[in-house]
Amino acid sequence: MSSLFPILGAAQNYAWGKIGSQSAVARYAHDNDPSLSIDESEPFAELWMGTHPKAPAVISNDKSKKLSDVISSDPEKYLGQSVISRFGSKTELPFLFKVLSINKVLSIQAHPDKSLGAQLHAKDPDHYPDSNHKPEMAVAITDFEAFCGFQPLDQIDALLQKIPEFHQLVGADLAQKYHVGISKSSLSKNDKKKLLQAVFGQIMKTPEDVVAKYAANMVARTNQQPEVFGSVLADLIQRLNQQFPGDVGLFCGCLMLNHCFLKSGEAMFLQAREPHAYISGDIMECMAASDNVIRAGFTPKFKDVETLVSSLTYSTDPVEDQKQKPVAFSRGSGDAQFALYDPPIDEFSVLQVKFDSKKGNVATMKGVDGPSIIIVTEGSGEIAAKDEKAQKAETGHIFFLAPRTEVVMSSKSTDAPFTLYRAFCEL
Ligand SMILES: NNC(=O)[C@@H](O)[C@H](O)[C@H](O)COP(=O)(O)O
Ligand SMILES: [Zn+2]
Repeated sequence: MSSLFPILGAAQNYAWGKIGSQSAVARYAHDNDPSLSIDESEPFAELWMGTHPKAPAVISNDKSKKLSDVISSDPEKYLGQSVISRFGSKTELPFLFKVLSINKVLSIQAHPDKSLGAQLHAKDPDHYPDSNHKPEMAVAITDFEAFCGFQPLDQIDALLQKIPEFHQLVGADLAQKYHVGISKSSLSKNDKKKLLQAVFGQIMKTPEDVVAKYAANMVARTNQQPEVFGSVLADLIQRLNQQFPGDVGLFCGCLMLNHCFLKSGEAMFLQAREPHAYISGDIMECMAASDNVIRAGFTPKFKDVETLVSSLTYSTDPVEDQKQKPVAFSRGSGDAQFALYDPPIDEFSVLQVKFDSKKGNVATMKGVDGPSIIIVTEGSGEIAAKDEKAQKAETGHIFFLAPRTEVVMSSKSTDAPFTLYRAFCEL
């Protein structure tokens, strides 16, 4: 088997995905495997590209063979010794690479760190299929909207003081305790986090029918007194109430989490145990190899409120601190721009390669000492492992690249810039 070969990803039809060919996931999956028909009434939410057993990638010209089968045939060649020693597997990639195409808000969720992942998997393997952690990074393909992390304590307090339904749901005593406590210099950072946890927990543990009553009143207020919320928040509450009427996410998401917007090419990194929910747009997403999701709102899926409330870090970092700024990729050269998103974990980094068709059409990437998955998200061209035959590389095409393989890319695009994303693990 060559060091660079085409693979097929696997689509997930979660309810929040964009519908039919409006979804980048459906378009990429079909472009990569024309035998796949797109049901125009179906949501296409995620395209998985990795070895995770829930939806393993297979070899394009032999769908009976999984990527993990090829890797296990020669782990040294396909993973490299450093990755095998660090992660202990001779068949699995340490990361899972995805395309998400988001029509409706995802669940208010967080992911476990390693110790909690192992505990949850041991206790409830049906809902927590992996014993691994799941830190993740989103890179915006289109403009992207999300909740990420808790708002600063005083911003939550301001909303608590001026939105009656929020104040009533939390309760006057706790709202007052929170209001006084967060501005007390004598109170430790940790004690202030406990106040935030008490407010969040109070909301999350209120019976759904009681939440729905307060939510209906709050939505009515966004129409009657939008100035109480400001236009952006009033619109957000109305929009998400359309998707999940009366849901607790209207309080714990809209009023407590940072509402952030990423332009195409911007990225954000979410450590384990940080609350988030993606709202709209198309993204590349990369994560440690795990499907462990602790959910609590905006979802028909299994919710684990107790675990979510007890496991969050309750840090309140501004969105800017969670953005993953791209840096130069010194091993890229030629007529493309290279943007490296390199989060502070070992499992993965993500590289965006974008040709500037005015400049020319050839670029090279020197090898990295670990495995890679590459997907073409725009335009068309060719790709070749150095000294090997060039392969067609069109929108939706996905490739596995073995460690230490130099790659030459050439753009054939005249209009949309030939664009590729590469996830890789290098220690
Ligand atoms: N933040 N994004 C992720 O964690 C994705 O990788 C997950 O697969 C989705 O969150 C799953 O979302 P639902 O559980 O269907 O609401
Ligand atoms: Zn997530």
